[in-house]
Amino acid sequence: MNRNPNPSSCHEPVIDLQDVTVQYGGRRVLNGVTFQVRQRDFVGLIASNGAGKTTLLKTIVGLLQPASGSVKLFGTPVDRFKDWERIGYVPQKNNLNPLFPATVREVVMSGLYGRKRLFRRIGAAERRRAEQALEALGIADIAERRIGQLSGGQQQRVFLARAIAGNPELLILDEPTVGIDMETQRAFFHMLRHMHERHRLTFLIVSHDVETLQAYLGEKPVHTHDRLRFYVKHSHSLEDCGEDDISHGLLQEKERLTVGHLV
Ligand SMILES: Nc1ncnc2c1ncn2[C@@H]1O[C@H](COP(=O)(O)OP(=O)(O)OP(=O)(O)O)[C@@H](O)[C@H]1O
Repeated sequence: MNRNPNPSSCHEPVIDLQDVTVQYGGRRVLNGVTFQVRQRDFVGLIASNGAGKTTLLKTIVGLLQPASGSVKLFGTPVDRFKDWERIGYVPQKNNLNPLFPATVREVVMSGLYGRKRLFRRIGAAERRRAEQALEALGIADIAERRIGQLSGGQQQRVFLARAIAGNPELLILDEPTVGIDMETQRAFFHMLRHMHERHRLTFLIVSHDVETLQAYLGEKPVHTHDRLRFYVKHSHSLEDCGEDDISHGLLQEKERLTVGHLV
């Protein structure tokens, strides 16, 4: 799917994949993928096991190098891209050493430090966002516990909160709700929808939760490539680029995001 970017619009390409081929050793896993994610798209990527979803995400964030083709982030080739604070990436599994000493709050707060911001003081608004992220993911009450001692599902919530606290423009999530209970999954997806509809966030999500994704993104994929199916919803019509609804708190509807207790 190639769409014509209009530079003055709010629909510029955020991820631009052109003819991307990726292989492990000599084994080709992705074969000439061409796809664009534009600003304010919510893209759900669905495919069967082993189809290359995780491989695609890793290639997009520069962890894997394609054998051929080009990957651009916000218009810059990924190997030259430096604005990583614009992107939140939550990988499929965070294999955490149980002895990892940081607390939940510290991990979530670490999402506030982009590379460029490392030596800057964190402001009140940023702290508030981190606290909101803790609450939205239902982990405020375990904020002082060591993350290494939590269950897999609890840890996953912490990494999601961390990504959100960083206030990224693009969130890339690889099966974000695996291991998380149904109630929290629903609340989490509700939050993503809110962030998509009311803020400027762009999403690329890999999920096996076909039902939830299709309920929001529609029954039909807008693009297929081999076994990969891309479902897309755009939050604004082209005429609405002037509209900007980011003045209110990131997670203002958190009362609707109430999730069960964890401890
Ligand atoms: N590091 C690796 N070395 C070699 N082969 C790999 C590596 N990682 C993945 N693969 C292979 O590449 C293919 C695609 O794997 P990938 O993890 O991208 O699929 P996926 O669509 O994310 O699958 P799942 O739904 O099971 O998470 C699989 O056949 C897998 O065995």
